Amino acid sequence: MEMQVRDLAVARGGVTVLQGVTFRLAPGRALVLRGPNGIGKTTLLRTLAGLQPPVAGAVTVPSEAVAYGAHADGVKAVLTVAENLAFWAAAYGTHQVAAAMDAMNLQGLVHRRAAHLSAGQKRRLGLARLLVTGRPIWLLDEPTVSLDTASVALFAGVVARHLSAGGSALIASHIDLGLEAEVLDLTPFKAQPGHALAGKALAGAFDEALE
Ligand SMILES: Nc1ncnc2c1ncn2[C@@H]1O[C@H](COP(=O)(O)OP(=O)(O)OP(=O)(O)O)[C@@H](O)[C@H]1O
Repeated sequence: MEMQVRDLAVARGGVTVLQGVTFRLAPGRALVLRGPNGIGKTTLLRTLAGLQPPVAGAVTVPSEAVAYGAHADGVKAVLTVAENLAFWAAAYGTHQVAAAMDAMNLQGLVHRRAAHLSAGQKRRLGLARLLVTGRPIWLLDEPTVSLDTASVALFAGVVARHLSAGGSALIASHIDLGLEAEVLDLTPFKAQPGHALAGKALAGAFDEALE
């Protein structure tokens, strides 16, 4: 499934941070989002994941086609590794727990509660969730944070296999995963200061009218 994004504007805290974002992400391809801290990479990914509405523009794929790997891993602390994966498999209606566990090298941690995992182990569990979703388009926000060199390589292999199987990935990352990927620099899409949400602008006009 190809993701097409046209003239997208996205906002955080009532302020538009990016506008005019336009790109295509074809099956089998990876696209790396670049741009300085605070430009809006997370905000763009959250919008594409359907967690917040865009200010303007269009996205051609439904949020049911995407799996979002956020900063917060979404791991349930009181559940074990196996229980977390089983929970997600039930939520997404899939049966890929064992494969996900193997792929992210979690076999030795199956019965450990997530609360007792190290930061890197927890991150590996969070990334295993992507495989359990069975969804074709992965939106990844700094997926390698807390991972050691071996785990980065492991995850890069997981993404490469996902691409080979016809999936795609949009990745915000400051490090090179060694994947064959195009780069989308968000700097040209930075919204001009003072570009407020339409709703806010309307509210302002209403306030003025009352004065
Ligand atoms: N809850 C919030 N309320 C108001 N502003 C916010 C909120 N969260 C983030 N922002 C601001 O929105 C802008 C975009 O943030 P975002 O997290 O999308 O950037 P980023 O490119 O992912 O940054 P980084 O590379 O540091 O992770 C930043 O200027 C940030 O300070």
